Amino acid sequence: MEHTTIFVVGLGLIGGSIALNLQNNKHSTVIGFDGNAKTLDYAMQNQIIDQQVTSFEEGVSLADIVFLATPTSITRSYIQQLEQMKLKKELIVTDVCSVKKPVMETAESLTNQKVVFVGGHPMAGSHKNGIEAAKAHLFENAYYLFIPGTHACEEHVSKLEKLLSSTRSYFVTVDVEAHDQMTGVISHFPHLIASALVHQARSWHDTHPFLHELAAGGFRDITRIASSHPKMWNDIFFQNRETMISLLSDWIHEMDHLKSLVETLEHDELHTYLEQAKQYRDGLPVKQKGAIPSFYDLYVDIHDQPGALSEVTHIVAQETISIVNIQILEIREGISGALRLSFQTAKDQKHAQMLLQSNGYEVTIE
Ligand SMILES: NC(=O)c1ccc[n+]([C@@H]2O[C@H](COP(=O)([O-])OP(=O)(O)OC[C@H]3O[C@@H](n4cnc5c(N)ncnc54)[C@H](O)[C@@H]3O)[C@@H](O)[C@H]2O)c1
Ligand SMILES: O=C(O)C(=O)C[C@]1(C(=O)O)C=C[C@@H](O)C=C1
Repeated sequence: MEHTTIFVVGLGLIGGSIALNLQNNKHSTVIGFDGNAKTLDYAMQNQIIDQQVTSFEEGVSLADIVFLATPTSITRSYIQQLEQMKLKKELIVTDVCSVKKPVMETAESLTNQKVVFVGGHPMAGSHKNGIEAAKAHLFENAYYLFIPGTHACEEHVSKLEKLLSSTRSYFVTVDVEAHDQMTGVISHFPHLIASALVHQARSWHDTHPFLHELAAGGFRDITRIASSHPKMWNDIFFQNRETMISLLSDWIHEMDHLKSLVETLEHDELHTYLEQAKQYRDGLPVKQKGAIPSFYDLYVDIHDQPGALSEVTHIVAQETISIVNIQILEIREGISGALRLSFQTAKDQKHAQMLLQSNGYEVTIE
C-alpha cells in the first residue's frame, strides 16, 4: 500500500476526530495545522497528529490529500489560496462543511489544474466543539457524504473512501442541491426549532422560576442540540438560508394547522397526526446502517439505591456483553427511575434483558 501524507487544517471536533482516526494507519502520516496555537500543541502532545506545520502553505507542500475542517468562510479562503500555489503533483482537497453550495462554488472557481476538489460531509458530530471533544470513532455507523467537484472522478472519491474506511462510515455521493436540502431538513432546521423551544421555556421562567427544575427527559432529548456552538450554527443557517426560509414558511403553516386542530377540538385529526409522526419516526433506520447509529436499547427500572448502576452494568459485563451507551433517566431521590442501556446488536440486547430479568430487574425493550 502506498504511503499517503494527509494534511488536516483545523483540529477541532471534526478535524481532530479525522486526524485521530487516520493517525492509527501505519500507511499514512498526519500533518496538522490550526489557527489556535494551543490546539496545535494539544494535538501534538496527545498524538492526534504526527507532525505540525506553521502555515497552510507548508502543509500543502508536503501533502497528498488535504482535509479542510474549519468554519466555512475560512475553508473558502483556504480553497482560494490554492489558486496561486505552485503544486508539483495532483492534490486531492476535501472539506467537512455542513453546507455545501458556498464551498463547491468557491472550489469550482479554481483554475489551478493540479487541485482536485471533492466536497465532504461526515454526518456525525456533537453539541460540543474543540479538539478536546474529538474522538477517533466519531463517524462510526454514520453516513459520510461526498460531493465531487467537476474535475473529480470516481477514482478520487474511491481514494478518499479507502483512506477513510477506518472511520467505519457509510459513503454516499450526492449532488450539491440535494445535499443542502436534505441536511437542511434533517439537520439544520431541527437546530433552529430546538433553540426556539428553549426560548419558549425561557420566556416562562420569570413567572415560573421552578419550571426549569421540571425539564426532564422529553425536553432534554429534544433540545440537546440547542447547546451546540452558536457561531457555527449561525453560519450554517445563513449559508443554507434559502432552504431555511422555505422550511420556516412550511413550519409556520404547519403550526397554524396544529393550532386549528387544538382550538377546534379535532381529537381524531390530532390523533392521526400524532400517529403518523410516530410511524415515520419509528420507521427511521435505527436497526440498520443509517444516520442514526444502530443501537438496541433496554430500559431497566431501578430504585435510587446506591450501587444500582454498577450492579446492572456488572451483571451485563460478566457475560462480556458490551454496552455502547448508558443514560440515567429521571432518577429522583427515593423514587424509582430508569436506566437506558444501548447495545450494538439485537442479540446483545436480548441476552442482557434475560440476564437482568433473571436477577430480578424489570426490563422493557421500548
Ligand atoms: N460539529 C458538528 O457536529 C459538525 C459535524 C459535521 C461537520 N461539521 C463542520 O465541520 C467544520 C468544523 O466544525 P467543528 O465542529 O470541528 O468546529 P470546532 O470549533 O471544533 O473546530 C474548528 C477548528 O478550526 C480552527 N480554525 C479556526 N480558524 C482557523 C484558521 N484560520 N486556520 C486554521 N484553523 C482554524 C479552530 O481553532 C478550531 O480548532 C464546520 O465547517 C462544520 O460545519 C461540524
Ligand atoms: O449530533 C449532533 O449534535 C449534531 O448536531 C451532528 C450533526 C447533525 O445535525 O446530525 C450536526 C451537523 C453536521 O453537519 C452533521 C451532524
